Amino acid sequence: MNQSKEQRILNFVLQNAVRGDPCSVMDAIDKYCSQKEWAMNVGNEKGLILDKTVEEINPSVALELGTYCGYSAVRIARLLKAGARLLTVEFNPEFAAIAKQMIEFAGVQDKVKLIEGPSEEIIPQLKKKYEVDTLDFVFLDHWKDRYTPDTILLQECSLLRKGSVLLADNIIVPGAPEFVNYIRNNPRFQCTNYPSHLEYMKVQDAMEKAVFLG
Ligand SMILES: COCc1ccccc1-c1cc(O)c2[nH]cnc(=O)c2c1
Ligand SMILES: [Mg+2]
Repeated sequence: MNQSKEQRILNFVLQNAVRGDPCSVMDAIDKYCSQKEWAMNVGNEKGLILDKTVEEINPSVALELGTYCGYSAVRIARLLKAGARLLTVEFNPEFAAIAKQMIEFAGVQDKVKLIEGPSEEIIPQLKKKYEVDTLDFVFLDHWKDRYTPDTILLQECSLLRKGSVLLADNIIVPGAPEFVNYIRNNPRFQCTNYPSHLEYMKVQDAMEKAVFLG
C-alpha cells in the first residue's frame, strides 16, 4: 500500500526536525512542501500573520477548524502561555492520525486537544464535553463552505464573547466569498483583510480577521 503525501510529510519531519522543537517541525514541513510536494499548510508567509494575531490576543482558549497535518496547531500552540490550550478539529481520520504524531513530535501535545469529527457536530459539544466557556481565538482553515455556518453556530452556542477574534485562511484561494459577504456586512463583527499569498506559491491569497463585538 503506497504512502500518502501526508505520511511522506510526517516522515520528512521525523527524519529532519528536532523532537520537542516546534520551529524545526514548521521549517521541515515548509521545506518539504515548497521543494518536494505542495500541501495545504498555512505556510510561513500567512503563518506570520497567524503568529501576530495569536501574540496580540494571547488566548487562554483557542479553537482551530481544520487541523490537516498539524502545522498550524504546532504554530499556534508554541505561542500559548502556560495553562492555555488549543482545541483543533479534523474531519479526515487519516489527516488526524498524522497530525497527532506531528503535534507529539513537536512536543506541544500538553497544550493541544485534537478532536476528530465534523465541526458542526463538535462545536455544540465544546461547552459541556470539552469544558469551554468562551473562545478567545478561532482559526478557520477547513472547508470554505463551512466558514459561515460554523461562525453562526459558534454564536448560537454562545461560544463567542466581546473581543473574540476569528481569523480565516483562504479568503481568495480557494476563496470564501459567501463568508466574506456575511462577515463584512454583519454589524456584530469588525473585519480586517490581510493580503498575502497562497502557501508555497506566487498566487494571491488573503486572510480575514473578524473581531466579535458582542
Ligand atoms: C484541497 O485543495 C487544495 C488547494 C488547491 C488549490 C488552491 C488552494 C487549496 C487549498 C489551500 C488551503 O490553504 C486550504 N486550507 C484548508 N482547507 C482547504 O481545503 C485548502 C485548500
Ligand atoms: Mg488554508
